[in-house]
Amino acid sequence: MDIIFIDDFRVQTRIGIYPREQAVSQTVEMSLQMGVSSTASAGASDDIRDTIDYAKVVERLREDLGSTQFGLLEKLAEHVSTLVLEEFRCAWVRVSVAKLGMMPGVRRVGVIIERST
Ligand SMILES: Nc1nc2c(c(=O)[nH]1)N=C([C@H](O)[C@@H](O)CO)CN2
Repeated sequence: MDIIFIDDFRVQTRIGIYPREQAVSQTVEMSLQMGVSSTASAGASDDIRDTIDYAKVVERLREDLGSTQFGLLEKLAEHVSTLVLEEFRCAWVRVSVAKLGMMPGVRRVGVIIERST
């Protein structure tokens, strides 16, 4: 299996269990690893149509997460993994979502999940 990845993608979304978090968007840092059986065909053809266009994934997620609202990071990660598996041609995905600076002395908190078709 080969992997196409997006690291430390910062996106604005409404996420959190507290009313103050539900009122406004906050920055979430997201990393994705998308497993494909092989990138060899794109490596041979040099054609973007033969692979997952990571720019399209970022664009789609930015658009989607601009209008969603979830309580838990677990739910957000599940939503993202379902979208990626259904809309892009990958068989496996690892999604990491993190909030920044939520607590004194802690840089990032978050979840990492792996899902497959
Ligand atoms: N496992 C989780 N724990 C917590 C979450 C979460 O999404 N998953 N969220 C919160 C609050 O929204 C937090 O971000 C506010 O500091 C607390 N714990």
